[in-house]
Amino acid sequence: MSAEANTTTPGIVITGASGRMGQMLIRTVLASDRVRLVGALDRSGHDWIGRDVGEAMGGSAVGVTVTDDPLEAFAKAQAVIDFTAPSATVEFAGLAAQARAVHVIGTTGLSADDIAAINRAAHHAVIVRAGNMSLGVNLLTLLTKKVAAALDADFDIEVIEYHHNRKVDAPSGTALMLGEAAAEGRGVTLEDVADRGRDGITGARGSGHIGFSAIRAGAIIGEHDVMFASQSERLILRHVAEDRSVFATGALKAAIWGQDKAPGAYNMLDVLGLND
Ligand SMILES: NC(=O)C1=CN([C@@H]2O[C@H](COP(=O)(O)OP(=O)(O)OC[C@H]3O[C@@H](n4cnc5c(N)ncnc54)[C@H](O)[C@@H]3O)[C@@H](O)[C@H]2O)C=CC1
Ligand SMILES: O=C(O)C1=N[C@H](C(=O)O)C[C@H](O)C1
Repeated sequence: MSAEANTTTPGIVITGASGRMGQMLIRTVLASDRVRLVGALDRSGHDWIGRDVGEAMGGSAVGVTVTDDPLEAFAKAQAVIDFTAPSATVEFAGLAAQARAVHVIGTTGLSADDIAAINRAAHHAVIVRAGNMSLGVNLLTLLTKKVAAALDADFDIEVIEYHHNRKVDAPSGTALMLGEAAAEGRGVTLEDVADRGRDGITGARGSGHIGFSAIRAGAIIGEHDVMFASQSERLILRHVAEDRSVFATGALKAAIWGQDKAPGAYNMLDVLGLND
C-alpha cells in the first residue's frame, strides 16, 4: 500500500477508518491513481488513533496517521468520504462544508432532522448522499419506480432487505430508497403508506401500503428484494451486493465527480448521470 503525494489528484479523508466500510474505502483509495489518501479519522478513544492506518489494518505503513480531529484532517482534503454514524455525519457535514471539501455520505439511519442539517451544510459545499452507492441499486430504484407506476394497487409492494448481524439501523438506507422510488412511481408519499413493522394482531394488510421487512443474519453484505404481488402473479426485483467494494467504488466516483460541481445536495443518480 502507498499514499504517495501527488498534488494534482484530489486528497481524500476517510472517516470511520477502522469500520467495515472504512477499511474497504482505504484500500480502494490506495489502489486508485485518481485520488490520494490524505487522512484517516476515527472516534476519540479508538485504539487506532495515533497509528499509521496501513499498519493498523495489518499491512505496511502508508504514511497516514489515524486522527480523532476532524478539523485538522478536513483542512487537507478535497473530499471526505464518510460511512460512520448519524451524529458523526451531521457534525462532519458542517466541518467539511467549512473546509469546502466534497462530502460523500454513505451513513444510513439518518433522521429527518439530520437530513435537514446536512442539506443546510450543502448550501456551502458539495454533498453527495445515498443509502447505497452501488450502480446496481441505483438502477434498481429506476426500475422500481417504473414498475410501481405500471401496476395498480391490486399489486402489494413489499421491500425485503437482508444484512449482516452487526447492522444497527432498519429499514436499511437502500430499502428506504427503494420504498421512496415505489411511492414516487405510485404518486404517493412514502410516509403516508409505509408499513414498517408487523407484530401481533395487525389486521389485514392495507391496500396501497408499502411494507418493509428486515432480516439480520450472519455475514450477509446487503441484499434487497422489491416484491409486487397480486392474487395471481408475483414480480420480484432483486439486487445482491457480492462485495463491499461496490459501495467504495461508487463513493470514490462521487468524490471525484463532485470536485467541479456547485454547492448543493446531490445523490448517486446525479453522479451516474441517471437523473431525469
Ligand atoms: N451507502 C452505502 O452504499 C453504504 C452505507 N453503509 C452505511 O455506512 C455506515 C457504516 O457501516 P459499517 O462500516 O458497516 O459500520 P462499522 O460499525 O463497521 O463502522 C463505523 C465506523 O465509524 C466510526 N465512528 C463512529 N462514530 C464516529 C465518530 N464520531 N467519529 C469518527 N468515527 C466514528 C466507528 O468507530 C467505526 O470505525 C452505516 O450507516 C451503514 O449502513 C454501509 C455500506 C454501504
Ligand atoms: O450497513 C450495511 O452494511 C449496509 N448499509 C446500507 C444500507 O443501509 O442500505 C447499504 C448496504 O446494503 C450495506
